[in-house]
Amino acid sequence: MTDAIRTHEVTKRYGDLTAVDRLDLTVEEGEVFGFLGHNGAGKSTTINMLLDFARPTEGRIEVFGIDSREDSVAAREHMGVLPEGYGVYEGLTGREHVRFAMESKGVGGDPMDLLDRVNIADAADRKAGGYSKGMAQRMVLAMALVGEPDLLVLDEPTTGLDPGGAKAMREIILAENERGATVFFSSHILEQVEAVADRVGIMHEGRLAAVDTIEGLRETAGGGTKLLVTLANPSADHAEAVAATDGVDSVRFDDEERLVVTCSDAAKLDAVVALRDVGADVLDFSTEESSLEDLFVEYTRGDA
Ligand SMILES: Nc1ncnc2c1ncn2[C@@H]1O[C@H](COP(=O)(O)OP(=O)(O)OP(=O)(O)O)[C@@H](O)[C@H]1O
Repeated sequence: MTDAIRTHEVTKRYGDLTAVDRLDLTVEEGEVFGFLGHNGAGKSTTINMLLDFARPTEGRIEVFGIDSREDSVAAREHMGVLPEGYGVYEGLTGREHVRFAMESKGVGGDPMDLLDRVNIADAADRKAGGYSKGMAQRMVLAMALVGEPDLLVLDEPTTGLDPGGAKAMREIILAENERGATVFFSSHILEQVEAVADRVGIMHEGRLAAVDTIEGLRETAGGGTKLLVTLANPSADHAEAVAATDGVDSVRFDDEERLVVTCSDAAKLDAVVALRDVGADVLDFSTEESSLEDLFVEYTRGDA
């Protein structure tokens, strides 16, 4: 199977600054891939090179096996794109925007079907210059969906959307994937990524710090379990006793003075027993899987 995206040792430098550093990234056909990272990590720069808006200083990128620079038109034919900082034509309506996208792609159909899907059918005949940020975002998404692209590239797709809009975005991503599209989207909103992505790549200072399924990241990060313990008499001695238990990775108190313990599955009970042994009065305890947020913090430690 041809990969949807393949970058080969891609580097982008702006003067002394290395925005992307020898990136080798593969997005397989048919997957939803979440591209994560803090502000300035290099996500947009990577996407801009993929779209041939920016030229790699070194390396090359293939989209369905097509070189994104040498044959950028053919590569773009596979893609529907929601770029960062897209522009709208202020004087054109939403319907006209989508019709324009259809004509450019040589696709027939009714623009209203797409505007309906992104929930701005009511505003189809208003000029886009008067749209709110979220409405403009939805309209550009409708344009990206034109012609059932093989690959959707979405740069921070939920920025500017209200909670309802963000949920609709997730549903559209999943529906497009169901139809067979590969989806590559960047975000720093972890819950969004966790909810829809088959795999995630975490960018940190221009490099790919990790790439895996969320489950795989959890395993690699170790301490797959988080134990929350409510004590009647919380004290530093209790935390120390837990920290000294085999299989425990970290111990801290949260804002509610609950003890938060990350540990291997097998160490959970040992931790509770250790607490009882030092006279802690355990009122309650529960376990949680470590969230993608915990992993993200772990992989990007040292960032401001
Ligand atoms: N045209 C440019 N000229 C100079 N530096 C740039 C340019 N574009 C990006 N950079 C720098 O490259 C680095 C990576 O930026 P990039 O926009 O790719 O990050 P990002 O991960 O998309 O961040 P954000 O989440 O804020 O969009 C930053 O330090 C940024 O200042």
